[in-house]
Amino acid sequence: MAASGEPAARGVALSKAYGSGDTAVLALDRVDVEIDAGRFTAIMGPSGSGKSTLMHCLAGLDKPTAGEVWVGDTELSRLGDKALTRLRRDRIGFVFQAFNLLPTLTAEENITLPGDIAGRRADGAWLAQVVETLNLADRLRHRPHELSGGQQQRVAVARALAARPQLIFADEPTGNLDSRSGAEVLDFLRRSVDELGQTVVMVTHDPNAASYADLVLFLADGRIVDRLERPTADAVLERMRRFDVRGGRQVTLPAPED
Ligand SMILES: Nc1ncnc2c1ncn2[C@@H]1O[C@H](COP(=O)(O)OP(=O)(O)OP(=O)(O)O)[C@@H](O)[C@H]1O
Repeated sequence: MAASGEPAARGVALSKAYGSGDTAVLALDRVDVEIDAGRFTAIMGPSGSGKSTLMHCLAGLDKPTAGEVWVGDTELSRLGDKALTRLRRDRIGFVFQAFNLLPTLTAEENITLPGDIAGRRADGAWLAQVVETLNLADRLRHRPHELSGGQQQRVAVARALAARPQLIFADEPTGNLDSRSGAEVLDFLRRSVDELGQTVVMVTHDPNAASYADLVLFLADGRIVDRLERPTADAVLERMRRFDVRGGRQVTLPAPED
């Protein structure tokens, strides 16, 4: 885990261009960002603002066109493919909108599968703590189809936590869930930060989901245009109203009078 004070991840002057010439899209435009260790950071912004691109670059799933990505004290562009794969496997956990569980395996087998594939010895005490925190103890022998959507996503969160990664990236983790199950998963992500000391970065469209975070970063047109500490859903909504995107151009609206 990163030493206190050192960011868990960092982007320095990150740019990402797709295509070239007239059709080129600048998905990220010289973004500087620090992800604090032991905190829950949400990334919000209009569709196409660069949220997924930023997350994928920070997680080493995509390469920036310019700039640097640091995970702890490792700069990713200096790593070869093998080392990058190993870093993703050992130091980063992922939770996606689709739970991506294997249907023929039990919840427990799904949770331990990445470690088994990597030939890693499971840390039994840690796993027990993760399972307890996520309230999955009585569901471990169930297969995914015997679990609710919220329970399946909690299994996916447990799988991401199992290797005790330095960072967890969650891309719209509640996108497929009803509001009650969504709240449950967000509550557990929050607890993984508070009780297990994890670092979580979550992309979301939902102001209520963002309110579980310690910090919200707002993206528009490939730039970080605002940040909000200790967000409430209302405050997030109010900030989002200020950023409206028309025809790819960001229009900053005046704050509402009230
Ligand atoms: N593989 C790609 N090839 C070309 N353009 C891309 C590619 N991936 C993303 N883009 C473009 O980059 C910009 C940022 O996309 P990105 O997916 O990061 O936005 P987002 O904020 O995550 O959007 P959403 O909320 O809709 O998922 C968009 O204009 C998108 O069309």
